[in-house]
Amino acid sequence: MYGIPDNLNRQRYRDAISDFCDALSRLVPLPQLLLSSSSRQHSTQTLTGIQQQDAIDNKDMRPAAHAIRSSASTPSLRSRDGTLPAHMMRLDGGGNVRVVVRVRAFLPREIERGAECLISMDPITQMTTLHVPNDDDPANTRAKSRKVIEEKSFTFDNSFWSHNTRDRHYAHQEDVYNSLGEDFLDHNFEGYHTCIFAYGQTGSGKSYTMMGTQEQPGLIPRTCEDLFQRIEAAQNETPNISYHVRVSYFEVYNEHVRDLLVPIVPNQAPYYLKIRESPVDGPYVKDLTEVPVRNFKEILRYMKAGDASRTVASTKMNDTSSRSHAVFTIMLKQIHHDMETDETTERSSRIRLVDLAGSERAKSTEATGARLREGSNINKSLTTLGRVIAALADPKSTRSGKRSRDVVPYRDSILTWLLKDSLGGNSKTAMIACIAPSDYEETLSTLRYADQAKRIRTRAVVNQDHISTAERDAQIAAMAEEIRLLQLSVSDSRQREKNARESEERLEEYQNSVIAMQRMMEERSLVAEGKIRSLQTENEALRLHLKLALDSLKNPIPEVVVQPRSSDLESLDNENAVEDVEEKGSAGKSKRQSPVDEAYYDDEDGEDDGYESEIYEEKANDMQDYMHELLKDLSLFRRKIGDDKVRFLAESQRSPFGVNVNL
Ligand SMILES: Nc1ncnc2c1ncn2[C@@H]1O[C@H](COP(=O)(O)OP(=O)(O)OP(=O)(O)O)[C@@H](O)[C@H]1O
Repeated sequence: MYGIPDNLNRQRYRDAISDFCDALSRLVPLPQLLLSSSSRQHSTQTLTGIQQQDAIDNKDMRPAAHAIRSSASTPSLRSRDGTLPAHMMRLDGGGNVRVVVRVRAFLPREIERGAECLISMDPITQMTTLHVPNDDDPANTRAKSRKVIEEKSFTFDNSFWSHNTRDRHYAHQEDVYNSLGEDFLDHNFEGYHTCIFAYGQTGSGKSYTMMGTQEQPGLIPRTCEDLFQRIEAAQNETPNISYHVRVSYFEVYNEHVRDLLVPIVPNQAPYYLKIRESPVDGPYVKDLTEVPVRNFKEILRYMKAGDASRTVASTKMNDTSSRSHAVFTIMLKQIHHDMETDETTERSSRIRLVDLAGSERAKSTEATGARLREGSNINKSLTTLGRVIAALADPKSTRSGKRSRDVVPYRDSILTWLLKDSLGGNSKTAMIACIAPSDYEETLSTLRYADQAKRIRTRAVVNQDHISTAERDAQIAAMAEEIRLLQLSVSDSRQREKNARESEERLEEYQNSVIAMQRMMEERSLVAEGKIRSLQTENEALRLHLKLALDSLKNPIPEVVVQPRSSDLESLDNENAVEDVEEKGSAGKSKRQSPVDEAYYDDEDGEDDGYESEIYEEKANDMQDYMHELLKDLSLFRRKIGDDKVRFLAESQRSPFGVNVNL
């Protein structure tokens, strides 16, 4: 219904296989046997001979050379046609946070100091191994002071090898998007909220993975592009579905929320936004700009504008270090209008793409003053994120009940409070753990974080509503009345200036209602647009049908008499020489007398011509009248919808959408 039947089928197919695997795992006494057998089977099916050799080589992980020869991440293994290895499918369908890890290339300063790569990745098991550093690298002296320093291995949903471009398994930006972003966009079209966040130490490649560069766009621009490509394709297929996209972009800097879509005014202190919590939608940023976007170009413009106003600074670890957590959110609404029942079905989903600031050690960054304060705030929120992840990964805290809710310290930092829903609620969530290739201590901490996040289960639901036109009208009317009453009480309480707090609360309630009503009216005009599109398509079809009908009535196509070719007659003559001599005369006669020919010749003679054409003329006129009536009805209906639209647009211009009402 929503223009992505392939994706829905793919999802259904995955779900079915996932169920099957679950059932199978219950039958198998040792579930590990099932997993290992499936991955074995997968490896033989998918890997080429060279890839298998790579995998075998990989067992011997410590060659003498600088960089460890590592098999690559394997985006190709996670095929796009839905044939996932069974163990991955279980994770995919089961609501666990999906966790992938990506290792970046050496930076010039790492090459200069002769750093060694401590990471290897196995393309079959998706295992990432962190090796013990040698004594030469000064960056790892802290690691050497640990009591226990040993090789550690972790298995993730994907291990993306982006260390050496020459490696055949190198994971490009496109591979990361194809393995993760594409699937998550499928979920959004199905009506699920999603969240992908990049975590890792400073300079490990989070911004590169999420935003990328002009030449190598990352997950955010690719998601935007794919989103609008899909919308365009679906709209061509089914005109009665309207798609509405809004976007917001904010950063959490020093425990304050700043709107990145509001331009910075020079010489003015930045304006920070407040956080509120609604019982239905959870925590949200009050007065955050949400702009409607109609195409990829527009969304890209907002993305770039927001990105340009992010707080970035140069540190010793990264020339362009993000000093804030950035949250880019896309709200997608799909409205399907059923012309027969006059009912609308709405699916709303939210895509959250989060580029976290990097964890950092003050000693490594050599930060002082403002940078040091930023660093400690970043670490504080990341530590809280760690505690939230630990609490959510703990099976005790996932049980429902008051105590369990208290256990998760969402409110201890702005970041975790805002991501509450994405981390432990209604969302399908993925974590991209970015790691540098040569830092034992920091990488181990990131991998442990990521390993813990694997155990978090979220409870995503499809956000879908059915509503009839009458219900929608009633809702708008009720809302208008509510707004009127609130308006009265706001001015009343203002006049009396009695209770400032109460007045503010009422004002906020009023603003929220106005915004909700604006959205509802905007959606109504979208439905009207969908109706117009459907009627236009129907109108065109009727026009064509009418034209064809009139053409065929006015110019009936005469039946063609197929005359045998002379060569055919000759061969027939030779074969049936004797009979032919006798029958030739009568054949000529019967040809002249066949019913088809009769009509043809009758026409030629002009007999009955006047009578036949009168009937055709009469039928054509009747049909034309009927069609004219239909077209008249249609244009009346169209005009009515057009009027409605003009009215709604006029209403909306009085208080434009996407701009928050500040009274
Ligand atoms: N996969 C990759 N391929 C090539 N270069 C990369 C890759 N990942 C990161 N880099 C480079 O590494 C440097 C640091 O990356 P980036 O700025 O993305 O790190 P970060 O984790 O966002 O850091 P911070 O937390 O300080 O903002 C950049 O110069 C970036 O271009």
